[in-house]
Amino acid sequence: MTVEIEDLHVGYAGRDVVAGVRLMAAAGEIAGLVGPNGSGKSTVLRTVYRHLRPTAGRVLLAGCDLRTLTPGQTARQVAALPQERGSDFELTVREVVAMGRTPYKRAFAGEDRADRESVAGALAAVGMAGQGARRFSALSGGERQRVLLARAFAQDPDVLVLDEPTNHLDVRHQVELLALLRDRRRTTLISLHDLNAAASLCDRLHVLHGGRVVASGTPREVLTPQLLAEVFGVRAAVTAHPLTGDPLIAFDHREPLAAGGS
Ligand SMILES: Nc1ncnc2c1ncn2[C@@H]1O[C@H](COP(=O)(O)OP(=O)(O)OP(=O)(O)O)[C@@H](O)[C@H]1O
Repeated sequence: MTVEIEDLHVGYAGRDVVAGVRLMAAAGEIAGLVGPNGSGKSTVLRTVYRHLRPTAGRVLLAGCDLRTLTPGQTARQVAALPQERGSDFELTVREVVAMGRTPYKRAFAGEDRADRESVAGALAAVGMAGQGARRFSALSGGERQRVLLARAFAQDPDVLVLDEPTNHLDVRHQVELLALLRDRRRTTLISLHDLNAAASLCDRLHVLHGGRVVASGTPREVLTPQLLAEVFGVRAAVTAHPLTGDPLIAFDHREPLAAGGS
């Protein structure tokens, strides 16, 4: 399912922080949103999972304006791993993941076999099989992140919207998560701070800066030393990863560039 974002304006308390964003994810494409803190990545993603309403512009799913879909229709098509966390704390891990099945249930209907298989499969996929009885509140940050990802998978969406899903994950679990997203390929919009992870995972990157898209293209096209200097204000060399051939950014961690410098 394609996702098209057309001339999006959206913000908070009457002030647009995203102005004129236009981007597209083709069916099955993994589209990465990268950019400095406050550049508008979460705000764009919140609009796609309908946490925020655009002040202008549109989000189209398979050509259909999101605003014409009911909440139930949206939930069967779009699953999100948001930055804001709900109040799921008294629930068990299994109950949290089972919430992903809600869009497929009639009111008060119990779980059927397909639901149970879907929940078990999603827990296994994130390495949390056998942990379903644990209380969500008793998990570490990384374990919670994986359970919430399992909930998104249990929702069996056409479109995945993931806001910084590698937050809190150790490097092994980061690698597993990226592999999982490649294996279970859906149309995916994902924000990532780790530009090397983004370069390895994403088919296309969209760079946000000040609420606008300032570059779009393949990771190789987009992640140039010049862009990293102009947008992120850091000095970096871009080489090829010796194991994978993906673009590999080596940052100069000793000092930032002077503001606006390159
Ligand atoms: N709930 C909110 N209320 C008011 N302003 C907000 C809210 N959330 C974000 N903003 C503002 O909107 C702008 C864009 O924020 P957003 O969270 O979309 O950026 P981001 O690129 O996801 O940042 P980060 O990398 O820090 O997560 C920022 O100036 C931020 O302060």
